[in-house]
Amino acid sequence: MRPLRFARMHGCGNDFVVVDDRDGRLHTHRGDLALALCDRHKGLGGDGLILIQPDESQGGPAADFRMTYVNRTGADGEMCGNGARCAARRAVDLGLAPGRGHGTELCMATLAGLVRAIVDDSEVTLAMTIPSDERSSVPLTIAGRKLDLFAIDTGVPHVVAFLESPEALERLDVEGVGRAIRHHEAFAPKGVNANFAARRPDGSYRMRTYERGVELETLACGTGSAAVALAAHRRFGAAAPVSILPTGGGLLTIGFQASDGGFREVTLKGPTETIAEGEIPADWLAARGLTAPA
Ligand SMILES: N[C@@H](CCC[C@H](N)C(=O)O)C(=O)O
Repeated sequence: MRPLRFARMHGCGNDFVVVDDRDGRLHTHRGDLALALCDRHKGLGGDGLILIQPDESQGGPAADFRMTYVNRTGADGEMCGNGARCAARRAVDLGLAPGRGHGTELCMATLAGLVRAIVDDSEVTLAMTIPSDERSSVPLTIAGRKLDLFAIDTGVPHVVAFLESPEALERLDVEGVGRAIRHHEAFAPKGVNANFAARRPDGSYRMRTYERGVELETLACGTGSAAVALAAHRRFGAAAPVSILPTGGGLLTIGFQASDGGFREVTLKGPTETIAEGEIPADWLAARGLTAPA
């Protein structure tokens, strides 16, 4: 396998290894690659691996590229909001949207559907897939705590639990409660991402997420932020745009149109940062059994 060209990127602390795979040769290795590259001690570290690949879907509207997202444990994710924002910026940096530069639109294919992105100098805005599988109330008891969850799929499946205050949210054992929800039989077999949120006095929401596939609390979650905003609309009448403060800093802004039948025109806006770019040597890959036709 020849050296891999990568970028380390993050969106509000949700961090990724983004690999240029425009010939698609890494697809069959994506699980093992994610495990090796996302290792925080022996790899580059990250919540997930993003492969920028050719879009080979037949028919339908064309995408500029395909974003393949793999969680750090090697599990595929249908969509990743912060990852898609990083992928869009990386695609522009790699010249995949020639002549369009910053401030213009591009389109990526994901397992959840087509996602459009506008890449500005400091922020990337996504037009998300149409949310599905909304359930206004899923009552669960976890470790003696009664929870009334709002469930929705914003590209990947999410539930949202609201806490009474930001202070209560800071005290919450997100990994313990989140892991129990993620594996609860109510969400089998796919599992679910578990978000916890609290309204702040200025009307914004502080949130924390336990991510399926990462199997840990992450510093931010884009599709989870969208789920929190939509839940806040249904539960408390929050009007778009809704401001979300993730643990990793920065601000995620969610736009949407709501009706009784569902939500549409959901947008996710926020910052991305490129930490480093480089090449992963072929011998590092070979030592992990990652060999493929060059
Ligand atoms: N961090 C992501 C969500 C990534 C996918 C998720 N872990 C899953 O597999 O369900 C985001 O920013 O949306």
